[in-house]
Amino acid sequence: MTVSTPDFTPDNALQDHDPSEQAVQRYPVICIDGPSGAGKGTVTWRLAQALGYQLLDSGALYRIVGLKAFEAGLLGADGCQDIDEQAVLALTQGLDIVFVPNEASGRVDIIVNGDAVGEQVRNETVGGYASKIAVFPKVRQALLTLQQKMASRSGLVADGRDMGTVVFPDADVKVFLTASAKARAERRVTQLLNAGQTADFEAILATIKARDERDENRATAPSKPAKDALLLDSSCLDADSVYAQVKKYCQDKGICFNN
Ligand SMILES: Nc1ncnc2c1ncn2[C@@H]1O[C@H](COP(=O)(O)OP(=O)(O)OP(=O)(O)O)[C@@H](O)[C@H]1O
Ligand SMILES: Nc1ccn([C@@H]2O[C@H](COP(=O)(O)O)[C@@H](O)[C@H]2O)c(=O)n1
Repeated sequence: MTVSTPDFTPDNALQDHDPSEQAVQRYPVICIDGPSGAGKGTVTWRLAQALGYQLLDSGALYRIVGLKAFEAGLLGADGCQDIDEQAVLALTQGLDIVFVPNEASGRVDIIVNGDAVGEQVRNETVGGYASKIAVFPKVRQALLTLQQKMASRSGLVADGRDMGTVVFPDADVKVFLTASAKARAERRVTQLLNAGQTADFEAILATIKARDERDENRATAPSKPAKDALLLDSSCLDADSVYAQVKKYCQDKGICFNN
């Protein structure tokens, strides 16, 4: 499996950096972990843009594997059959993933084995597939090295569940962004209605809670704050306030912003 992402770095010199020099040249890493809908993607995008860092949307990796496993029939027609870990691993190893920052959506567009993956990958159903395959240690291991390599080209802002605990334990900044399940479900409803789709609050709330339960209680790399993470509850904060608080925390940790 390979993954690549163009970064926001204005100076291409950093992109030509040889990963074998990593021991002498270390770039800053900022981890934004937390549950679905907490606002991680929103703050991660703004930080990466402001700092000219690369962006790692690790949830997208798990979503792609979940979607491809479903399409290959590995999850059953309703996404609920017993899953063959080895088959998901083999599928994962065959993926070539490119992330392309999309200014309009404020997220990365995803190209898998040369084909653009549509917005479908972002829906709650695929989020559910992702959390089912995310329990497998071999799949997580296959994604681990790949994610770590992304910190070898420039500064990195990484969004996920285990960025601060497992993938980048020595990160310069770790934030665990939460919000109540109700606030997160309300955000999803707003997001869907704004996109001209229908939304059932109770159904969305139930799906969010089921995903939280699976992500927080799996044996390997469960979703939890790193011991040295800033805990930030965004239930009553708008996106600008979250960004301002995270930016200030990054500055306190020695990260320099030019704007
Ligand atoms: N602080 C906030 N207050 C209200 N809405 C927010 C806030 N932060 C983000 N949002 C909105 O909530 C929705 C979910 O945000 P976002 O995609 O950033 O969350 P996420 O944690 O990355 O979710 P996921 O893990 O499922 O990708 C988006 O529509 C976003 O615009
Ligand atoms: N570091 C990560 C990131 C994600 N997952 C799993 O993928 C699901 C989808 O993630 P989103 O951030 O895109 O919502 C998530 O529910 C996790 O099961 C993970 O395990 N580790």
